Amino acid sequence: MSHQSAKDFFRPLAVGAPAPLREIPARPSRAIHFFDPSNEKMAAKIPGMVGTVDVLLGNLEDAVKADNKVAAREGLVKIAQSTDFGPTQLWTRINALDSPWVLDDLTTLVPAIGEKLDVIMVPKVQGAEDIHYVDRLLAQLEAKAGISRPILIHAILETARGVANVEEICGASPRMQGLSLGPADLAADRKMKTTRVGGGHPGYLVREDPPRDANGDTRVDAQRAVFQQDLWHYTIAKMVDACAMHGIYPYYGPFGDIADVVACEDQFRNAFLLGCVGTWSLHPKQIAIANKVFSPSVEDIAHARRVVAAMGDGTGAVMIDGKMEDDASLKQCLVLVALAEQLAEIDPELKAAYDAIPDSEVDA
Ligand SMILES: CC(=O)SCCNC(=O)CCNC(=O)[C@H](O)C(C)(C)COP(=O)(O)OP(=O)(O)OC[C@H]1O[C@@H](n2cnc3c(N)ncnc32)[C@H](O)[C@@H]1OP(=O)(O)O
Ligand SMILES: CC(=O)C(=O)O
Ligand SMILES: [Mg+2]
Repeated sequence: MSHQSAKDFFRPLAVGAPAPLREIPARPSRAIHFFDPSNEKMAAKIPGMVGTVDVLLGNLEDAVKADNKVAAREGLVKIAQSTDFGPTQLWTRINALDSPWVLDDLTTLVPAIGEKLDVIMVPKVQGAEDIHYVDRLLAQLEAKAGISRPILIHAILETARGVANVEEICGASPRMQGLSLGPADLAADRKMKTTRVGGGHPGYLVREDPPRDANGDTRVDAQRAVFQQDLWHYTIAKMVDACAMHGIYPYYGPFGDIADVVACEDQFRNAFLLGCVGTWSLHPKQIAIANKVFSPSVEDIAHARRVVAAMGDGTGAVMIDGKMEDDASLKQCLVLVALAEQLAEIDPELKAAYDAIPDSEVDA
């Protein structure tokens, strides 16, 4: 075991490795934009995307052809070394821990671009033991390369065992930054009978009760409303609780139907409302959807500020527009206000929109 007692939890795991962080910074990460560094056309667009998206992620795992694994790794090193990422975070997704590529991924990336890499995403994490392995190896590599601050770890929740062990995964290391839902591998691992990458399914539904005819008999053949349900609700909610409990951040994941921008927005919004801080973008057109959905609306911020203003010292209860507000709803409003402030620091358009909320809407 890497961490045998509470007092050892924040100790560096190798002599000379940077001290682990006590708290994971809440950096904006509404969209984690995936690119294949071995795809020259795609890679050429990456420097120009700096500043337009919160996170750029060089993907080395699934969706990169086996023959291109080395080119992807080398391509990522080249892009990272030659690009100034400014406020945009640089992440990577390494290959799976049982793959023939992962050791070279880590031993190449950390010395070459470790100072620029913010987060390493680890796929197919099964339990704390996978995080402990990467944690120790990263500490050794950071110490050897003289990296000044710890590279964080993000785990993909995409195996049944991973979901069962989600709490121990979140708490396995002070490097743990967050989790993403991996609906495609998770569906396969659980033997769900779907063939989609994320999103809903028309067969997963609830149907309105049948009407009765004049004799009181049910008419099962009548037209009835059906409501499509969310296949991912349980897993996302479980992931959000585990992340919140450990002070790390939950993310939706991929939405594979690139053309269906409407359902994509719905799915992202469900995740936002449930507590996720961001999602993945697989195609440039998903970035704007993620940025919109994972930024609180002007209306929500106007309302939240009204509640904050009306609640004064935060105790007691008040009525606003016929609704009761108290300490608990104030706390909900403060979550939104804090997020808006964070996003305003990096997004001038959003800042202007939040700043334009009239005081009368706040003080009314
Ligand atoms: C289950 C999982 O593991 S999900 C994570 C793994 N999957 C991925 O990372 C997929 C990443 N995305 C992609 O590979 C691609 O977007 C695909 C294959 C889905 C679609 O690619 P294309 O067929 O080229 O899409 P399309 O023709 O609409 O692309 C339009 C433009 O955007 C570019 N583009 C497409 N995707 C990206 C991207 N992720 N990043 C940057 N540029 C991109 C294309 O190169 C193209 O450029 P052009 O206009 O100069 O020709
Ligand atoms: C996200 C991912 O890797 C999956 O859905 O399998
Ligand atoms: Mg996967």
